[in-house]
Amino acid sequence: KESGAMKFRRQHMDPDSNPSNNSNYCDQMMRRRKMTEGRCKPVNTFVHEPLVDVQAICLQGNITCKNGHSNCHKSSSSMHITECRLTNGSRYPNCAYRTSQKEKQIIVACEGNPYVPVHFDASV
Ligand SMILES: Nc1ncnc2c1ncn2[C@@H]1O[C@H](C(=O)NS(=O)(=O)C[C@H]2[C@@H](O)[C@H](n3ccc(=O)[nH]c3=O)O[C@@H]2CO)[C@@H](O)[C@H]1O
Repeated sequence: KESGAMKFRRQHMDPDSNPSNNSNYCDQMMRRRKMTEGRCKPVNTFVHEPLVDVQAICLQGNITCKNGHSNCHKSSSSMHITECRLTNGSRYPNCAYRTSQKEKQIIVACEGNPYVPVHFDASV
């Protein structure tokens, strides 16, 4: 069974690539990381930073998550991310995404022992 930490890494970590606005990046990655099975996941962010730097976000102060829980944490600095957003014309199983490169602070929820990211809440 996939743990929350493993799911976070599968869905949101891509430290080794800098998509340099490769317009196919999201189409390829959303499929490769299995977020287009059964339905097209509407929004997904990939983080292009070392895993240890994203794990370190959990050491930041607690803030409130979108779901009201207080186990969220915001990165102290901006991070290189790629936002994938489903296009209006997209029809399952052909999930078509817009690829947007950004540098923003990210907010993640952390859980467990070790206390690591299990959910991507937002970028700000
Ligand atoms: N506090 C918590 N503590 C612990 N766990 C918590 C907590 N909260 C949720 N989970 C769990 O996480 C799981 C999960 O998949 N939540 S999810 O909201 O659908 C994820 C969003 C995110 O993947 C994506 N998105 C969104 C915006 C953006 O900029 N970038 C971007 O990528 O869209 C998704 C939908 O918004 C679920 O099992 C839920 O129980």
